[in-house]
Amino acid sequence: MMLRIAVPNKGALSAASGQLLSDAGYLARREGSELVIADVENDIEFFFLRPRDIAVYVGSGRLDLGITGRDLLLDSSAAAEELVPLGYGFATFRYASPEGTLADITELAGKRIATSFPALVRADLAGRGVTPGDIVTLDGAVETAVRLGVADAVADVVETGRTLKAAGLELLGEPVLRSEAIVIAKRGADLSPSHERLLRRIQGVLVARRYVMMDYDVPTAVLDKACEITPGYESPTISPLQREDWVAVRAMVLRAEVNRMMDDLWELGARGILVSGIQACRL
Ligand SMILES: Nc1ncnc2c1ncn2[C@@H]1O[C@H](COP(=O)(O)OP(=O)(O)OP(=O)(O)O)[C@@H](O)[C@H]1O
Ligand SMILES: O=P(O)(O)OC[C@H]1O[C@H](OP(=O)(O)OP(=O)(O)O)[C@H](O)[C@@H]1O
Ligand SMILES: [Mg+2]
Repeated sequence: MMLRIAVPNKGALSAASGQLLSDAGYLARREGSELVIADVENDIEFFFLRPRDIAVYVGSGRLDLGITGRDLLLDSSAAAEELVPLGYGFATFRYASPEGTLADITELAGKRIATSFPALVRADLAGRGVTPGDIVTLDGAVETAVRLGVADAVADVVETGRTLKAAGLELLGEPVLRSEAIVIAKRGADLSPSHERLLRRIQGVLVARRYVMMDYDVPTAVLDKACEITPGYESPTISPLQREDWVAVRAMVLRAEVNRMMDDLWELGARGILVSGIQACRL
Protein backbone atom coordinates (compact mmCIF):
# COMPACT_ATOMS: atom_id res chain seq x y z
CA MET A 1 0.00 0.00 0.00
CA MET A 2 1.06 3.58 -0.70
CA LEU A 3 2.71 5.36 2.21
CA ARG A 4 0.42 8.16 3.49
CA ILE A 5 2.06 11.29 4.91
CA ALA A 6 0.47 14.37 6.55
CA VAL A 7 1.95 17.78 5.75
CA PRO A 8 0.93 21.24 7.10
CA ASN A 9 -1.32 22.88 4.50
CA LYS A 10 -0.66 26.49 5.61
CA GLY A 11 0.83 28.57 8.41
CA ALA A 12 4.29 28.78 9.91
CA LEU A 13 5.40 25.22 9.04
CA SER A 14 3.94 24.84 5.57
CA ALA A 15 6.52 26.39 3.22
CA ALA A 16 9.57 24.87 4.95
CA SER A 17 7.91 21.44 5.06
CA GLY A 18 7.22 21.61 1.32
CA GLN A 19 10.84 22.59 0.72
CA LEU A 20 12.13 19.72 2.87
CA LEU A 21 10.07 17.14 0.97
CA SER A 22 11.02 18.64 -2.36
CA ASP A 23 14.74 18.57 -1.38
CA ALA A 24 14.22 14.90 -0.45
CA GLY A 25 13.10 14.24 -4.02
CA TYR A 26 9.32 14.11 -3.55
CA LEU A 27 6.66 15.71 -5.69
CA ALA A 28 5.73 19.25 -4.58
CA ARG A 29 2.31 20.93 -4.64
CA ARG A 30 1.89 22.74 -7.92
CA GLU A 31 -1.02 25.05 -7.14
CA GLY A 32 -0.24 25.32 -3.44
CA SER A 33 -3.87 24.47 -2.82
CA GLU A 34 -4.17 20.73 -3.50
CA LEU A 35 -5.56 18.72 -0.58
CA VAL A 36 -3.89 15.48 -1.61
CA ILE A 37 -1.17 14.64 -4.11
CA ALA A 38 -0.01 11.21 -5.18
CA ASP A 39 3.72 10.83 -5.83
CA VAL A 40 3.37 7.64 -7.86
CA GLU A 41 7.05 7.27 -8.61
CA ASN A 42 7.87 7.15 -4.90
CA ASP A 43 4.69 5.29 -3.94
CA ILE A 44 3.62 8.02 -1.48
CA GLU A 45 0.50 10.11 -0.99
CA PHE A 46 0.79 13.51 0.72
CA PHE A 47 -2.24 14.84 2.61
CA PHE A 48 -2.22 18.60 3.29
CA LEU A 49 -3.91 19.19 6.64
CA ARG A 50 -4.13 21.76 9.44
CA PRO A 51 -0.96 21.39 11.53
CA ARG A 52 -3.05 21.01 14.69
CA ASP A 53 -5.03 18.11 13.21
CA ILE A 54 -2.04 16.11 11.99
CA ALA A 55 -1.39 14.32 15.31
CA VAL A 56 -5.02 13.17 15.34
CA TYR A 57 -4.76 11.54 11.89
CA VAL A 58 -1.39 9.97 12.60
CA GLY A 59 -2.40 8.84 16.10
CA SER A 60 -5.46 7.12 14.62
CA GLY A 61 -3.20 5.10 12.36
CA ARG A 62 -4.97 6.30 9.18
CA LEU A 63 -1.85 8.17 8.08
CA ASP A 64 1.62 6.66 8.49
CA LEU A 65 3.71 9.71 9.35
CA GLY A 66 3.17 13.45 9.70
CA ILE A 67 4.98 16.75 10.04
CA THR A 68 3.72 19.04 12.80
CA GLY A 69 4.98 21.22 15.67
CA ARG A 70 6.20 19.67 18.94
CA ASP A 71 3.90 22.05 20.88
CA LEU A 72 0.90 20.93 18.83
CA LEU A 73 1.72 17.26 19.41
CA LEU A 74 2.04 17.82 23.18
CA ASP A 75 -1.25 19.71 23.31
CA SER A 76 -3.11 16.91 21.54
CA SER A 77 -4.26 13.76 23.26
CA ALA A 78 -3.39 11.72 20.16
CA ALA A 79 -1.45 8.46 20.49
CA ALA A 80 1.42 9.81 18.41
CA GLU A 81 5.13 10.26 19.17
CA GLU A 82 8.05 12.33 17.93
CA LEU A 83 10.50 10.54 15.63
CA VAL A 84 12.75 13.22 14.11
CA PRO A 85 13.31 16.92 14.92
CA LEU A 86 13.48 18.86 11.64
CA GLY A 87 15.45 22.03 12.45
CA TYR A 88 12.88 24.65 11.39
CA GLY A 89 9.71 26.18 12.84
CA PHE A 90 11.60 27.05 16.03
CA ALA A 91 9.50 28.78 18.68
CA THR A 92 9.13 28.74 22.44
CA PHE A 93 5.90 28.29 24.35
CA ARG A 94 5.66 30.81 27.17
CA TYR A 95 3.53 32.56 29.73
CA ALA A 96 3.12 36.34 29.55
CA SER A 97 1.28 38.94 31.57
CA PRO A 98 0.73 42.72 31.41
CA GLU A 99 3.95 44.63 32.09
CA GLY A 100 4.59 45.02 35.81
CA THR A 101 1.80 42.76 37.05
CA LEU A 102 3.09 39.24 37.74
CA ALA A 103 6.64 38.33 38.77
CA ASP A 104 6.58 34.55 38.74
CA ILE A 105 4.70 31.61 37.23
CA THR A 106 3.38 30.65 40.69
CA GLU A 107 1.46 33.95 40.69
CA LEU A 108 -0.73 32.49 37.92
CA ALA A 109 -2.62 30.72 40.73
CA GLY A 110 -6.25 31.84 40.61
CA LYS A 111 -5.67 33.83 37.41
CA ARG A 112 -7.50 33.47 34.07
CA ILE A 113 -5.08 32.30 31.37
CA ALA A 114 -5.93 32.61 27.66
CA THR A 115 -4.37 30.05 25.30
CA SER A 116 -4.85 27.95 22.17
CA PHE A 117 -3.00 25.11 23.94
CA PRO A 118 -5.25 24.26 26.94
CA ALA A 119 -4.02 20.71 27.52
CA LEU A 120 -0.38 21.79 27.44
CA VAL A 121 -1.05 24.62 29.91
CA ARG A 122 -3.11 22.43 32.25
CA ALA A 123 -0.40 19.77 32.34
CA ASP A 124 2.37 22.33 32.87
CA LEU A 125 0.61 24.14 35.71
CA ALA A 126 -0.37 20.85 37.37
CA GLY A 127 3.30 19.84 37.23
CA ARG A 128 4.19 23.04 39.08
CA GLY A 129 1.39 22.63 41.63
CA VAL A 130 -0.25 25.88 40.44
CA THR A 131 -4.07 25.96 40.19
CA PRO A 132 -5.27 28.57 37.70
CA GLY A 133 -8.58 30.38 38.11
CA ASP A 134 -9.63 29.43 34.60
CA ILE A 135 -8.11 28.38 31.28
CA VAL A 136 -9.76 30.42 28.52
CA THR A 137 -9.42 28.50 25.26
CA LEU A 138 -9.18 30.70 22.15
CA ASP A 139 -8.47 29.88 18.53
CA GLY A 140 -5.69 32.45 18.02
CA ALA A 141 -4.59 36.07 18.59
CA VAL A 142 -4.65 35.27 22.32
CA GLU A 143 -2.44 38.28 23.14
CA THR A 144 -5.50 40.48 22.71
CA ALA A 145 -7.49 38.57 25.33
CA VAL A 146 -5.94 40.49 28.22
CA ARG A 147 -6.67 43.91 26.78
CA LEU A 148 -10.27 42.89 26.15
CA GLY A 149 -10.61 41.68 29.72
CA VAL A 150 -11.31 37.96 29.20
CA ALA A 151 -7.98 36.87 30.74
CA ASP A 152 -5.27 38.07 33.18
CA ALA A 153 -2.38 36.35 31.40
CA VAL A 154 -1.66 34.32 28.25
CA ALA A 155 0.28 31.20 27.31
CA ASP A 156 1.33 31.22 23.67
CA VAL A 157 3.87 30.55 20.95
CA VAL A 158 6.65 33.17 20.95
CA GLU A 159 9.15 33.54 18.17
CA THR A 160 10.51 37.10 18.07
CA GLY A 161 8.34 38.37 20.95
CA ARG A 162 7.01 41.22 18.80
CA THR A 163 3.36 40.20 19.09
CA LEU A 164 3.57 40.10 22.91
CA LYS A 165 5.32 43.44 23.13
CA ALA A 166 2.79 45.09 20.85
CA ALA A 167 0.04 43.86 23.18
CA GLY A 168 1.78 45.37 26.24
CA LEU A 169 2.69 41.96 27.66
CA GLU A 170 5.99 40.73 29.11
CA LEU A 171 7.40 37.24 29.43
CA LEU A 172 6.74 35.38 32.65
CA GLY A 173 9.30 32.80 33.78
CA GLU A 174 11.31 30.42 31.62
CA PRO A 175 9.92 28.78 28.43
CA VAL A 176 7.46 25.95 29.05
CA LEU A 177 8.97 24.19 26.07
CA ARG A 178 11.09 24.70 22.97
CA SER A 179 9.23 23.69 19.86
CA GLU A 180 10.23 22.99 16.29
CA ALA A 181 8.81 21.05 13.36
CA ILE A 182 8.98 17.29 13.93
CA VAL A 183 8.09 14.04 12.18
CA ILE A 184 5.55 12.03 14.14
CA ALA A 185 4.30 8.43 13.94
CA LYS A 186 1.61 6.47 15.75
CA ARG A 187 2.95 5.63 19.20
CA GLY A 188 4.69 2.24 19.21
CA ALA A 189 4.03 1.61 15.50
CA ASP A 190 6.42 -0.69 13.64
CA LEU A 191 8.24 1.14 10.88
CA SER A 192 8.15 -0.66 7.54
CA PRO A 193 11.03 -0.50 5.03
CA SER A 194 9.14 2.21 3.11
CA HIS A 195 8.76 4.33 6.29
CA GLU A 196 12.46 3.87 6.93
CA ARG A 197 13.29 4.93 3.40
CA LEU A 198 11.36 8.21 3.74
CA LEU A 199 13.00 8.93 7.11
CA ARG A 200 16.45 8.22 5.64
CA ARG A 201 15.76 10.65 2.81
CA ILE A 202 14.72 13.34 5.28
CA GLN A 203 17.76 12.65 7.48
CA GLY A 204 19.93 12.94 4.36
CA VAL A 205 18.56 16.42 3.63
CA LEU A 206 19.02 17.52 7.26
CA VAL A 207 22.64 16.35 7.33
CA ALA A 208 23.37 17.97 3.95
CA ARG A 209 22.04 21.24 5.37
CA ARG A 210 24.05 21.09 8.61
CA TYR A 211 27.36 19.79 7.28
CA VAL A 212 29.86 20.81 4.60
CA MET A 213 32.81 18.90 3.15
CA MET A 214 36.28 20.15 4.05
CA ASP A 215 39.46 19.21 2.17
CA TYR A 216 42.99 20.28 3.09
CA ASP A 217 46.64 19.28 2.91
CA VAL A 218 48.69 18.97 6.06
CA PRO A 219 52.24 17.89 7.08
CA THR A 220 52.17 14.27 8.29
CA ALA A 221 53.85 15.41 11.52
CA VAL A 222 50.68 17.27 12.60
CA LEU A 223 48.09 14.92 11.07
CA ASP A 224 46.86 13.66 14.44
CA LYS A 225 46.30 17.20 15.68
CA ALA A 226 44.50 18.10 12.44
CA CYS A 227 42.19 15.10 12.83
CA GLU A 228 41.34 16.26 16.34
CA ILE A 229 40.15 19.56 14.83
CA THR A 230 38.15 17.79 12.07
CA PRO A 231 37.13 14.37 13.43
CA GLY A 232 34.62 13.98 10.58
CA TYR A 233 31.15 12.45 10.78
CA GLU A 234 32.60 9.01 11.29
CA SER A 235 36.29 9.28 10.46
CA PRO A 236 38.30 11.54 8.11
CA THR A 237 39.67 10.13 4.85
CA ILE A 238 43.47 10.41 4.54
CA SER A 239 45.04 10.22 1.05
CA PRO A 240 48.70 10.25 0.01
CA LEU A 241 50.18 13.30 -1.74
CA GLN A 242 53.01 13.46 -4.27
CA ARG A 243 54.74 15.92 -1.96
CA GLU A 244 56.72 14.01 0.65
CA ASP A 245 55.69 14.16 4.32
CA TRP A 246 52.32 15.72 3.48
CA VAL A 247 48.84 14.09 3.26
CA ALA A 248 45.40 15.18 2.05
CA VAL A 249 42.50 15.07 4.52
CA ARG A 250 38.78 15.03 3.72
CA ALA A 251 36.18 15.32 6.49
CA MET A 252 32.57 16.40 6.96
CA VAL A 253 32.30 19.30 9.39
CA LEU A 254 29.46 21.31 10.90
CA ARG A 255 28.72 24.34 8.73
CA ALA A 256 28.52 26.50 11.86
CA GLU A 257 32.10 25.61 12.86
CA VAL A 258 33.80 25.98 9.48
CA ASN A 259 35.54 29.30 10.02
CA ARG A 260 36.91 28.46 13.46
CA MET A 261 38.21 25.13 12.10
CA MET A 262 39.90 26.81 9.12
CA ASP A 263 41.65 29.26 11.48
CA ASP A 264 42.86 26.41 13.70
CA LEU A 265 43.99 24.29 10.72
CA TRP A 266 45.86 27.19 9.15
CA GLU A 267 47.72 27.89 12.38
CA LEU A 268 48.61 24.20 12.61
CA GLY A 269 50.24 24.40 9.13
CA ALA A 270 47.46 23.06 6.91
CA ARG A 271 47.19 24.62 3.45
CA GLY A 272 44.88 24.37 0.43
CA ILE A 273 41.82 24.32 2.71
CA LEU A 274 38.66 23.97 0.61
CA VAL A 275 35.05 23.91 1.76
CA SER A 276 32.21 22.66 -0.42
CA GLY A 277 28.51 22.05 0.05
CA ILE A 278 26.95 18.59 0.27
CA GLN A 279 24.13 18.29 -2.23
CA ALA A 280 22.64 15.12 -0.73
CA CYS A 281 23.78 12.16 1.35
CA ARG A 282 22.93 8.83 3.02
CA LEU A 283 24.99 8.05 6.07
N1 LIG B 1 6.31 32.73 14.34
C1 LIG B 1 5.50 31.71 14.53
N2 LIG B 1 4.20 31.90 14.71
C2 LIG B 1 3.38 30.86 14.88
N3 LIG B 1 3.73 29.60 14.93
C3 LIG B 1 5.03 29.33 14.79
C4 LIG B 1 5.98 30.35 14.59
N4 LIG B 1 7.16 29.79 14.45
C5 LIG B 1 6.95 28.47 14.58
N5 LIG B 1 5.68 28.19 14.80
C6 LIG B 1 5.09 26.87 14.99
O1 LIG B 1 4.09 26.61 14.01
C7 LIG B 1 3.04 25.81 14.56
C8 LIG B 1 1.72 26.53 14.48
O2 LIG B 1 1.44 26.62 13.18
P1 LIG B 1 0.43 27.70 12.66
O3 LIG B 1 0.63 29.02 13.26
O4 LIG B 1 0.56 27.57 11.21
O5 LIG B 1 -0.92 27.08 13.16
P2 LIG B 1 -2.15 27.86 13.59
O6 LIG B 1 -1.78 28.94 14.55
O7 LIG B 1 -3.12 26.83 14.04
O8 LIG B 1 -2.62 28.42 12.20
P3 LIG B 1 -2.76 29.90 11.70
O9 LIG B 1 -1.86 30.76 12.53
O10 LIG B 1 -2.34 29.82 10.25
O11 LIG B 1 -4.20 30.21 11.89
C9 LIG B 1 3.42 25.57 16.00
O12 LIG B 1 4.07 24.34 16.10
C10 LIG B 1 4.38 26.71 16.31
O13 LIG B 1 5.30 26.39 17.33
O1 LIG C 1 6.84 36.15 18.75
P1 LIG C 1 6.32 36.51 17.39
O2 LIG C 1 7.40 36.52 16.36
O3 LIG C 1 5.54 37.79 17.43
O4 LIG C 1 5.36 35.34 16.88
C1 LIG C 1 4.41 34.73 17.74
C2 LIG C 1 3.02 34.98 17.28
O5 LIG C 1 2.81 34.31 16.02
C3 LIG C 1 1.75 33.36 16.16
O6 LIG C 1 0.57 33.88 15.74
P2 LIG C 1 -0.06 33.54 14.30
O7 LIG C 1 0.48 34.49 13.29
O8 LIG C 1 0.12 32.09 14.01
O9 LIG C 1 -1.57 33.89 14.54
P3 LIG C 1 -2.58 33.12 15.52
O10 LIG C 1 -2.32 33.65 16.89
O11 LIG C 1 -3.91 33.51 15.00
O12 LIG C 1 -2.29 31.67 15.39
C4 LIG C 1 1.70 33.06 17.65
O13 LIG C 1 0.45 32.59 18.04
C5 LIG C 1 2.04 34.40 18.25
O14 LIG C 1 0.90 35.21 18.32
MG1 LIG D 1 -0.76 30.54 14.43
